Amino acid sequence: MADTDITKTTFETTKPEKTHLQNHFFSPINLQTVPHVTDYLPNLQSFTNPLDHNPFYYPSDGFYVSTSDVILRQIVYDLASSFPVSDPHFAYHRAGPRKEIFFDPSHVRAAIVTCGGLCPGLNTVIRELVIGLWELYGVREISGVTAGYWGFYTMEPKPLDPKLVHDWHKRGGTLLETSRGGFDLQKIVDAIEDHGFNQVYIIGGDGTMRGAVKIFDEICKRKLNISVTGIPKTVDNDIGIIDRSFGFQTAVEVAQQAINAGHVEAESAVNGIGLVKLMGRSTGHIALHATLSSRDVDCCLIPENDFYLEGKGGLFQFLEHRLKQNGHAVVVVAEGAGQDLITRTDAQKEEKDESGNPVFLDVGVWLKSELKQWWERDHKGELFTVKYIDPTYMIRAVPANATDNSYCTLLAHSAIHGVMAGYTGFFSGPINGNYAYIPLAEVAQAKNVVNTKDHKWSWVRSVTNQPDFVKS
Ligand SMILES: Nc1ncnc2c1ncn2[C@@H]1O[C@H](COP(=O)(O)OP(=O)(O)O)[C@@H](O)[C@H]1O
Ligand SMILES: O=P(O)(O)OC[C@H]1O[C@](O)(COP(=O)(O)O)[C@@H](O)[C@@H]1O
Ligand SMILES: [Mg+2]
Repeated sequence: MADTDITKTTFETTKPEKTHLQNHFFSPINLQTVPHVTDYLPNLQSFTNPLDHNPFYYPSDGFYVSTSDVILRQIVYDLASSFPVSDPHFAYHRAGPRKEIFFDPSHVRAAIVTCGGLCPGLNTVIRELVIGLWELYGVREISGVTAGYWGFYTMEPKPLDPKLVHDWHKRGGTLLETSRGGFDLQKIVDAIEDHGFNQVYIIGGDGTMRGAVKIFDEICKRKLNISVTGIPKTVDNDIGIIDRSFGFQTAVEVAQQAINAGHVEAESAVNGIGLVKLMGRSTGHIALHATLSSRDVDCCLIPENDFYLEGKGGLFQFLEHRLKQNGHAVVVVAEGAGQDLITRTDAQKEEKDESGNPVFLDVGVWLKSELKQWWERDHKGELFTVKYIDPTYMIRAVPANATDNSYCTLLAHSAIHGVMAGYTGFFSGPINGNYAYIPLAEVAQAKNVVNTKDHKWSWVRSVTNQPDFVKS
């Protein structure tokens, strides 16, 4: 029996008396239900979890997670407020092993695929999926799909086993290869059927998850006994709901080296500017966190906060002041920042990559040229240097650091436990530090952008003292 009785959308917590301040806590909880293969195949047989007999994971009390075990999304409340706070009471099923599973391990044929751009930790997730399926559940048929969605219908899958993947966590990139574009729904689902895959682990970012929702919908439509799960990958940290995506911290760490180099170059010149461009197509999380960790940055430019160059409160005025004060300055710019300021043709404005993502002009090259023109115009004859550092791919093409490596393991194990329990169309990720199962459809819509009204952005501004770029 699937444990669907508890997964109804709302349930009331009971408490006889409510004080004014307690009102929020005893109103309905919106439990975000996770689809289950028995939703459309009600007669599926269930099995006892083989972890019952695992010598290393002997299930103690509380080892198995039940469906009433949930994680709240909103954990910060104003007890003095009588108004509902935004996003109140959303709850998600906690990730972890279930007592009852819906796949016989000896009949599992698992497929793993990586899609979109690189991210530190991709190989760790693949490795831990293979080893977790093999060691925890005794699955023996595990395949790697080559080069993203396109590979489903063009390439023969590669058999994977623990011996093959044992040192993959030490390597950057994805040994399965990846790609953008190539999403052909019917061909992908046909290929999944033809290969006999009944568990599909899709590692990717926001674009990949939108594709995964369509694959899941098509599998439901065809009533196939196949579970589909998504594992969040994006170096930009632009996926919503979860605390952060794997590889992000590693990327921020590597970005420090570029900022240090920019700082050294700037300090060693008269009126020196170190300009560092960091990844972040439509979100500035990497630039923001790299700025906060470095403390050598004088100005951080992100897509969420428009800026301007000339006049009062503009970048040039600010840098002029900093150069006078310190003799040098460091500017960090996210690749998606300032795109509206760069002159480009209509054709350039429309340009998209194979996945439909906008293609940007190089904000670093543009800014370097603007800075030089400004200095030449306003300070002719005075020494001035801009050293532009573009570590773009260097920050994502590295192996994961220790924190990201263990995060990848927990993500992989969460995904495996959920899939073995028969959940499908879901995504695993940490919410407030606890791993949860989130419906794929919900996560595919949720975007994580930098909130320039919150404390973190104020912190950046207090560290750098940069202008707010609001024209008065
Ligand atoms: N709306 C969509 N529907 C179906 N597939 C999509 C969609 N958006 C992107 N994809 C596919 O997902 C894969 C990865 O998307 P991409 O945007 O490149 O990277 P990411 O998943 O890291 O954001 C590509 O193969 C792309 O074709
Ligand atoms: O690999 P490409 O196509 O050059 O992509 C570069 C883009 O990939 C990213 O690193 C990550 O993007 P995704 O997470 O969407 O794959 C962006 O920061 C950057 O704009
Ligand atoms: Mg993306």
